[in-house]
Amino acid sequence: MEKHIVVIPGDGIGKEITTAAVKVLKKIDEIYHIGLTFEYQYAGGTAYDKFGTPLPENTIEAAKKASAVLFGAVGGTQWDSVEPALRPEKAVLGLRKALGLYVNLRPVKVQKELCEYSPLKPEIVTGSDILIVRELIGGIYFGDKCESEIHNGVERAWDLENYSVPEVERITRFAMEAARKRKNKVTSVDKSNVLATSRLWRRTVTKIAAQNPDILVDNLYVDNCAMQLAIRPTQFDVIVTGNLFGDILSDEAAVLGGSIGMMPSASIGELTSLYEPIHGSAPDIAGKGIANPLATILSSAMLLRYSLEEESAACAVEKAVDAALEEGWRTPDLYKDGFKKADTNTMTEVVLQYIK
Ligand SMILES: NC(=O)c1ccc[n+]([C@@H]2O[C@H](COP(=O)([O-])OP(=O)(O)OC[C@H]3O[C@@H](n4cnc5c(N)ncnc54)[C@H](O)[C@@H]3O)[C@@H](O)[C@H]2O)c1
Ligand SMILES: CC(C)[C@H](C(=O)O)[C@@H](O)C(=O)O
Ligand SMILES: [Mg+2]
Repeated sequence: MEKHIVVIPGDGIGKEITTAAVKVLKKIDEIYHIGLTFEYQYAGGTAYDKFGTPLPENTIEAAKKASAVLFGAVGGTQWDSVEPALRPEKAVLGLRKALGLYVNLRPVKVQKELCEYSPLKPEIVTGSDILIVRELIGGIYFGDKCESEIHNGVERAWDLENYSVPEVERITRFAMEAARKRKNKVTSVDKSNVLATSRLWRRTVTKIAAQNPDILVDNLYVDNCAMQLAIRPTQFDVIVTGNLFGDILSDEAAVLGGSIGMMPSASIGELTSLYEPIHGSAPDIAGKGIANPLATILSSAMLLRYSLEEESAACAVEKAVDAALEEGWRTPDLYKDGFKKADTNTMTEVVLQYIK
């Protein structure tokens, strides 16, 4: 049966990194005969320049029909002055909402070869293996907002956060199931000492925890969690949190392994799912051919695992990435003396060679 992948390169390094991941998927298809087909769609600033909108209807329709979506990244300084509703980032948010991608899985596993690149000492970071389960279509990202109004004679702006019990219940249940396949521990992260939404979050998590007595559940305030990630990352198994906290904590956790260019993600929905690196369009290195493609290649492994249920193929991609690192290949974000320097293309070719 045909498995149709909609590829959305986006902006900046998006084209370079999705090209790399598609090469990997094509090689996998030659070996595993999955029957992959590919279709390209526009989103982000590139779509805005071409069609006047960052998220064309065609892109949404194609994504809805796809077996899975592979997404690069969007955004760039050239679109900073575009009106907020048409900013490139609206494409990511719009797609997440349109596809109902309520769970964002951001695994942080520090490869042993990369421990020495971590900003943390090897003895602190070694053994870190965290799954961040981020709620993706609620919270302050999607609440009412006001870009500008005059209040008591001064200009102000506001964003409202709201979470409903069913929204928290479904993400918490997902986190429990994920923990059951790992080390049976869930840390829920909130700011319930200050925020009403966080108090509802914590009450709801506590209720779901009582229904899952085999899972050890604890709670942390987000400020403490940010600190704990830096001082004892190995204490975490699954972290479940809201949209904004998950965004921030996942960038922090990503550098445990030395570079944000290594961290994949899966955004899971009921219709289809979307796979993208957690980093952005990296305008500072776009077009230079030096972006680390591994986060996107590892996102394609998650696509094989979660959307296509091709576990062996997913493992083959992950093993090939490990092998490339073990052999000493490094893109500039991770390069040090004594290693083999690879640009985006070279790193991709090396990974392709190791796919079995
Ligand atoms: N999902 C997305 O599309 C997404 C995610 C995050 C940020 N953004 C957007 O991307 C643009 C740039 O944002 P930013 O600079 O804050 O974050 P960024 O993640 O794009 O870049 C942060 C730093 O990490 C480096 N980096 C990122 N990915 C890399 C890779 N694969 N290889 C090597 N180095 C890499 C960049 O060069 C930069 O120095 C903004 O417009 C932002 O809104 C988009
Ligand atoms: C680009 C932006 C809308 C997005 C987010 O904030 O969710 C990004 O930072 C991410 O982490 O995927
Ligand atoms: Mg982010």
